[in-house]
Amino acid sequence: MKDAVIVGGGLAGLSAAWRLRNWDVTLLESGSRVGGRIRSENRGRYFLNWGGHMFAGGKTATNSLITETQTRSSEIPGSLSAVSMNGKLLIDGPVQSYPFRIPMSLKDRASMIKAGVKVSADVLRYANAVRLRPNESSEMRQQRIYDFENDRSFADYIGELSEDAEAMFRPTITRSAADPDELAAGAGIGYFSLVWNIGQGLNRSIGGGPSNLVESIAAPLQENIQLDAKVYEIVHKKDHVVVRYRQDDIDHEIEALSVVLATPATVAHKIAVDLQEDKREALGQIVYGPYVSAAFLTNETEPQPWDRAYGIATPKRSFNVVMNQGNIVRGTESERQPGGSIMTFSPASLARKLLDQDDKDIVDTYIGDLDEVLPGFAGIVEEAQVQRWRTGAPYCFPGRGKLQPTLNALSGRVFLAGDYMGTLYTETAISSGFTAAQEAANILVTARQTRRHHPVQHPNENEPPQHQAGTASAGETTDTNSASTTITSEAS
Ligand SMILES: Cc1cc2nc3c(=O)[nH]c(=O)nc-3n(C[C@H](O)[C@H](O)[C@H](O)COP(=O)(O)OP(=O)(O)OC[C@H]3O[C@@H](n4cnc5c(N)ncnc54)[C@H](O)[C@@H]3O)c2cc1C
Repeated sequence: MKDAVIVGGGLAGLSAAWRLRNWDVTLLESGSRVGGRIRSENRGRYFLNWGGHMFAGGKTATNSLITETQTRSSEIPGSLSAVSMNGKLLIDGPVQSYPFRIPMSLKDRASMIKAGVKVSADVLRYANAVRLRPNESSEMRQQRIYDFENDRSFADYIGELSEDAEAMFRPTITRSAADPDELAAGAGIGYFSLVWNIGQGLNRSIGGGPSNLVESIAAPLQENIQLDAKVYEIVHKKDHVVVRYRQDDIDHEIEALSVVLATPATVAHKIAVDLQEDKREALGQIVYGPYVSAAFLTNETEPQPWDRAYGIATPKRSFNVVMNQGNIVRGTESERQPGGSIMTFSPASLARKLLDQDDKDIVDTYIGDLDEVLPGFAGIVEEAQVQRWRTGAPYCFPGRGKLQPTLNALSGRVFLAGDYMGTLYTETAISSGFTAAQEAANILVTARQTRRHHPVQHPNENEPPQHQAGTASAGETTDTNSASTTITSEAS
């Protein structure tokens, strides 16, 4: 009998495995690598990147994980709010000045300013509503974030926009993986809050590429990780859980005292067959939008006009943002070295147009657009690779807030983790992994204490222990969401 089985080897599952590393755990990952939607690869002094790349700093679970695993990280260098539109590349200056500096008609400018004023006022309201209040748990705050303007779509909220105004707003909204008519108004406003208050949200990068974080977590857990192990059923028994999976065309079964279920919600809904019914139903209602991304290794020998930018919004293109991954490497150099690395990112309807095309067609389309955004780009491409993410990110749709209490409620021995549990992507994945690990550890400590106090079989020993989030045992903190949560190291 294992202490815990962790299903899914993305950031959420790995974070749980990390915090449970002193127990007898096995992590089952269906893919041939860990990391899930984190994926980067080294190319000499650069790295190519296809997945998550901006991480939370400050007092966050991400920062705790980075520190505990001794992963190199730094603030992202360069402008995060550059834009290329109607033939103009703007790298610096306040975003509020963009409508005046991008060539467009008076009608478009007026529409953009009117909408900008409306959103600015609501960004302030949002910032006020979501501020952490004294003595409140992170769950309560998360609920308020979901509930903010959660009864209509962003398209309904913003109303009719001129063509250029709509094009300018789109890259910020669709980062969510949803189009403006799919995303809740409050979530859209939250994105503007994130983009306009640069520095408060996801503003850190991982040295050598995001996969370095994943590898730092996985390296000491190597013996506990099984790849190509696809879980198809998780069933509660009286005093344990059975996890069934398929590996090398053979069916396997593991029994465990607890399970951290860290797959996307769409998978969790299918495999956790006897999860409490309302919880399973809530999982089934989580919606993901797609992303297509591509990574380009370049071989320029001279400085480029985009060197100072990290993120360039690109309205009216086949991607909605260009990420200058080379900039992270460049942040540490005193003299411009040859080469570079660029990532393109197409979410929501942009991704839906590309998902079923051949890689070559996607690369050709991207390079055509990149050459217009970053003049001369087509001549410096050395390598290009595409990645499709059909479940790119879970987004906050109108009504999403109502699911949250059900998802958070504890039941049985299976604990959910994943970015769909909140609104901060990698930070949510990591913090939900930590929380699930704490909940699993509560069960394990209780089971151990029961065994110590009742060495002879007790008639009720097979009953699942009663537990609650935050029920701490000796050596554990009580705040299961705290970034600094510690779990008693009771190795078997
Ligand atoms: C292109 C792109 C850009 C992004 N940019 C950012 C960013 O800049 N900042 C940010 O914070 N976030 C970003 N994100 C989102 C971020 O990557 C995710 O929120 C985060 O990595 C999700 O982690 P997770 O562990 O919840 O899920 P996942 O990474 O999806 O992990 C789930 C794992 O479960 C495995 N699995 C699935 N089914 C089974 C099964 N049946 N049995 C066993 N294993 C299974 C999967 O293979 C996967 O490894 C981006 C995502 C993408 C795709």
